[in-house]
Amino acid sequence: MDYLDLCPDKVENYEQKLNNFYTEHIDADEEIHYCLEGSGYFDVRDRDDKWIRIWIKAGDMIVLPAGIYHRFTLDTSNYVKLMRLFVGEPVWTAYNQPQEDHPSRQGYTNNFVENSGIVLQAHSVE
Ligand SMILES: CSCCC(=O)/C(O)=C/O
Repeated sequence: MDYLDLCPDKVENYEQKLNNFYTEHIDADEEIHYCLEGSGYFDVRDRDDKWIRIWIKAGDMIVLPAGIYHRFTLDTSNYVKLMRLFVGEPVWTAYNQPQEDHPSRQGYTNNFVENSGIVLQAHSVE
C-alpha cells in the first residue's frame, strides 16, 4: 500500500506525471485505488473501445483489473489523494497502448471481455 498526493507542491515532475497518467495504458497487475481526498476521473474502455468516464471522490474505491486500458486525470478540484493497494511489491510500470500481446492484456481479454456475462458499455449522456 502507498499514498499518492497529487498536487503541484507535493509531487516531483507534476506535469510529466499527469501526462503519463493521462496516456492510455495497461498495468501488469491489478490496482485498487481508494480516494481519501479530492477527486478525479478514471477512464476505461468498453468492449466497443468507447471511453467510460468514472468520477471518483473521497470515499470511492476503484479496482482496475490487470490488462484493462485506462487513463487518469484530475477534475477542476485539481487535487486528489489516493491510497493505492496492490498484491506484493508495487510495480508502477505503465505499458502504453497498443499492448495486445502483453500477457496481462490477453488475460483481461479472455477473462473479462470474452467470458464475462457483464457487458461493459458506454452510454452517452445528453
Ligand atoms: C493517479 S493514480 C492512476 C495512475 C494510473 O493510471 C496507474 O496505472 C498507476 O499505476
